[in-house]
Amino acid sequence: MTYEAAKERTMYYGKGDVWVFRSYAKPLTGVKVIPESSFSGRGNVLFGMNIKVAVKGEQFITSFTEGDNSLIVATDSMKNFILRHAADYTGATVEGFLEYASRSFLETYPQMTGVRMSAEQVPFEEIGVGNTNGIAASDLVFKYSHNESASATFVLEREGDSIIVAEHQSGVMNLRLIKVKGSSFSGFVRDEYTTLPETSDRPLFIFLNIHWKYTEIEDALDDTRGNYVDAEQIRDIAATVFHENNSPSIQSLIYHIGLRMLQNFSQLAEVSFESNNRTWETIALTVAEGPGSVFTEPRPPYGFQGFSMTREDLTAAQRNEAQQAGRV
Ligand SMILES: O=c1[nH]c(=O)c2[nH]c(=O)[nH]c2[nH]1
Repeated sequence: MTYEAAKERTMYYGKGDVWVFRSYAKPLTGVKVIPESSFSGRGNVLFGMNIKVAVKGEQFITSFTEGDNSLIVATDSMKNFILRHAADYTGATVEGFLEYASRSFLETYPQMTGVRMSAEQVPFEEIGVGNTNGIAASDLVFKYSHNESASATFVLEREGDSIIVAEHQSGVMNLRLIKVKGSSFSGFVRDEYTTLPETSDRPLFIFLNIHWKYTEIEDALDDTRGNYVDAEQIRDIAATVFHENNSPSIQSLIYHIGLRMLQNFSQLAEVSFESNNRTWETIALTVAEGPGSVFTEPRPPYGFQGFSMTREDLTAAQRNEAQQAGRV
């Protein structure tokens, strides 16, 4: 077998669903407060993550071909490695933890040449509790949330004697937003395959995964640099743009959410979207009294969109806007 063929082979192993619950992690403080969001930081009294790790290395070949486990770090040990490092982690961000734990794997085990680690943060929300002064957020009891969550992926690789970040991405996953009115969809191709009526007002329900990449990776790791972008802020930008825009399509909506992200956060190099159309089916347009309608869940199949944007898209949009305003 040639070296090239070996290099291209798929070969990795690892552990998924490594649940990490760390109490009293460093509070997250270094975020810029933006007009679209009330988010200004997080106490991190509970810092939860569901982590997946995969390691690679040419030397693992004999574990597959010869049953030779002499270089195998058991995936059970990987789980313990991640959990013990959660105790040593001094940072406040998921990204920082992934970078720290991945780097530690490569520093500890020379047979590993690359580590891919991703996490979905487990969102713990504040909950109000009553006392003689009224209702205030508890600093002891939190609500395990099943709504959207922050996510991140880091790939670290050995390059000569050093360890580099080969890929990184932050995100918010499974955001579900419904806008009851003020969305249209019309003007699309009409031919012998078209049965969908045009609509000037639809109850637009979307599922969104949004990802972003920083120009300087350090900004993702260390909130004390003041440039950390939190998933809650991105969620709130998405909701604000959805609220403000009378969107002609999901395609247009996600483009405008992307522009707003790039506008607010000059530290971001790239943003991307995966959206899913779950527009409710209208059952009754009118109700006995008042302006209501009745809807139900849509039936499959579901449409989707994918879109990525860089800072150049923002520059182009700003140039267009200026031209239209007659300023150029
Ligand atoms: O926002 C939308 N984009 C589409 O491409 C599409 N196609 C469709 O049937 N409904 C919608 N909605």
